[in-house]
Amino acid sequence: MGINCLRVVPKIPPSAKHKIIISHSLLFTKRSSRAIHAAAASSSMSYEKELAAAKKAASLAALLCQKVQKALLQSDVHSKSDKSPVTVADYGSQALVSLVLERELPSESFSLVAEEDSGDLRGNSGQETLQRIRTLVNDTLANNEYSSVSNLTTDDVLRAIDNGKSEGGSRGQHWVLDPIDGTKGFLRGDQYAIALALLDEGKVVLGVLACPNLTLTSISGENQQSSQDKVGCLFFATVGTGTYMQPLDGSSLQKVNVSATENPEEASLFESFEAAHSLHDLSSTIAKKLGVKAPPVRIDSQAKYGALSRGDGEIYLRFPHKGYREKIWDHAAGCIVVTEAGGVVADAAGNPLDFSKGKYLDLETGIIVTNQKLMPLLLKAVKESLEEKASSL
Ligand SMILES: Nc1ncnc2c1ncn2[C@@H]1O[C@H](COP(=O)(O)O)[C@@H](OP(=O)(O)O)[C@H]1O
Ligand SMILES: [Mg+2]
Ligand SMILES: [Mg+2]
Ligand SMILES: [Mg+2]
Repeated sequence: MGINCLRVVPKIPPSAKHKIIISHSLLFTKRSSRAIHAAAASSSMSYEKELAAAKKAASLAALLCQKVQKALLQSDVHSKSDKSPVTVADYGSQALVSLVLERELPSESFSLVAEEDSGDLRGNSGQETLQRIRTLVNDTLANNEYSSVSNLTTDDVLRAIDNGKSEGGSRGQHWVLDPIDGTKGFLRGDQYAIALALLDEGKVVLGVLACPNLTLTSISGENQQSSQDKVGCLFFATVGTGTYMQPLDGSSLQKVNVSATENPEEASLFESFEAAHSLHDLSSTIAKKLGVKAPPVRIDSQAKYGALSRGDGEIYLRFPHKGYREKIWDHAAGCIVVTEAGGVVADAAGNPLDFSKGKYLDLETGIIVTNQKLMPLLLKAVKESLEEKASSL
């Protein structure tokens, strides 16, 4: 499939970017959350207060990220030892989520498994960046209901970031955070997500995905994206209660479901924008076997899971290059958002993902996501494609 026939979710036009306003009311409104809270209360373990805290934390982090993305300067980009870009927003988002969760759930024993750590900020070369993160975090807190805790020192910020050092595992509760998933998309002005999940005894029981640049309307093929489209989606799910989406400004709430499409020819397929993150050729082979007609939609971050949960597309394929180990924070929130919306998330052998083994997902070859009807066909196409690939080596 030629590169020119790919559909790529467009950059957010400047006019739309400036319309990204999250009202104060989002973070603290009770109005629109009543329905989900009522639904959640009927399940055996409701996670009601954890969900409210997670939504506040992710929404506040989204505000911080939007501020940075608007003013993105080259000097905001740093290189971690693994050479992936990390920005003041990644650190700021992680510090904010950590602080809000601790404050909102004070009596709980607190464990957070998060992507970033403060190592690079502690030396002399990190001091300027650290000050910028501190200012960002304090400003974001001061402009919201946390003005009483908006005088954080750099040590407070470092401590909040390093709260994320937990290893997770199969016992007790652990929060799992990707403070900015899709950092490369974030730097390009494209899609990214703040992805927060809760593990309880090794299972994902709650997930929140804030997708500040995702349009509220579908990104599916029939819909022409325009600069007038409102952006900023918050997806959330708790186990047994379904998946909901609301605008990041909190103005409405809607239950979402994955697509009911049974015919693979009508399916739309999502994959990473970055070819380094997933084997596009392999996806293309699988799509051909299935008879998928539409070109793949390349989009950064767990926004793919969010878009799939509301039926914008039917299939998400992720086949990392050899040797790459998937981390739990790249999939935990997205996984429950899709499964509670009626979808299936599996490895290439059809096994469910196991989040109980610490920071890494031990899995077979890749991650595949679709609805229940299409999964058997998809698994068959994946198996055949992988066998062909192996025999051609
Ligand atoms: N070589 C690689 N193969 C697969 N995934 C990779 C990768 N290098 C980085 N990633 C992960 O891919 C994530 C982004 O996924 P996507 O391609 O769907 O946008 C990154 O999350 P971060 O941006 O949080 O670091 C990172 O964890
Ligand atoms: Mg990263
Ligand atoms: Mg990530
Ligand atoms: Mg990240």
